[in-house]
Amino acid sequence: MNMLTDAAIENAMDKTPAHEAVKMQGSKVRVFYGEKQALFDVDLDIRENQVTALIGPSGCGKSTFLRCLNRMNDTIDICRVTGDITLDGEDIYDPRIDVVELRARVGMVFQKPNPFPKSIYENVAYGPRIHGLANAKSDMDAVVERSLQKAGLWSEVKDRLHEPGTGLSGGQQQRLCIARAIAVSPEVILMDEPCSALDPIATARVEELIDELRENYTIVIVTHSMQQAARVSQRTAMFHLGNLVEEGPTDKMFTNPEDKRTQDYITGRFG
Ligand SMILES: Nc1ncnc2c1ncn2[C@@H]1O[C@H](COP(=O)(O)OP(=O)(O)OP(=O)(O)O)[C@@H](O)[C@H]1O
Repeated sequence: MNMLTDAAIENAMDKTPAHEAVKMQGSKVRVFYGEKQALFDVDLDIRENQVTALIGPSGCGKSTFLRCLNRMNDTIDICRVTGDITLDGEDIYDPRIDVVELRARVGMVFQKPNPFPKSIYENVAYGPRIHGLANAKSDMDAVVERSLQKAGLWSEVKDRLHEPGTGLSGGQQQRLCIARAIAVSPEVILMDEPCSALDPIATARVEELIDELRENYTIVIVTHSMQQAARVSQRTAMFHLGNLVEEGPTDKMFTNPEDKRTQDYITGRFG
């Protein structure tokens, strides 16, 4: 069921880039929900302008780790994070960090498309407005157009910008959410199973988009689909029971993993 096609592996192998600057770094990251520990001393580098896929069986801590990267876990009362996480070398858990600003730099796209109950235009304009990034109407129009262009949605919505975002198809809504994330010029985009609610055609469109976006952004994606990890990512990190089992170039992880748990997972023996 999780077997990879040769084409998917070849595709991953073609895309391993030479440049390896570290954008975000997690060291000894532990996460607790009340008494229960969900992550154990995770050390993981997120490389700039690459797509890093987080994989592993359900409940292994992928989403928990993803949420650490923009402090979304702060919104969960019982959640406690220890260890260090940096963005461009700066500690994102430093009390002096403005979390709203951090989340503009490290944006997030969720599993289920969640446009605001507003127009397509307003969905994209909301972030730049609250961050004061575009004040004049013409500037805002330009930001909205550019963001929708980058999300590959402009041609489909340019004549209906003032219609509700919730009236779009699921795949279009997810690209609208990506446009909304892009509109505040993030450096990193976190995606938590962004295609799980989409049909295969909409999934393919979002996967193509992810590949285009990595030119300008660093992307971390949680996925249950091994094929998707192989198609879109350059690096893959395998989690199991709250531990990072191994991390490496996606082609190596799928053809020659070091850990038996990775081997078992990618060949569909568990998970
Ligand atoms: N808000 C929460 N409160 C309490 N426990 C939580 C919470 N969120 C996650 N957990 C627990 O932390 C562990 C890791 O969960 P997490 O959602 O990060 O795993 P995951 O690998 O993303 O799973 P899935 O693939 O099913 O989404 C699980 O045992 C889960 O039950």
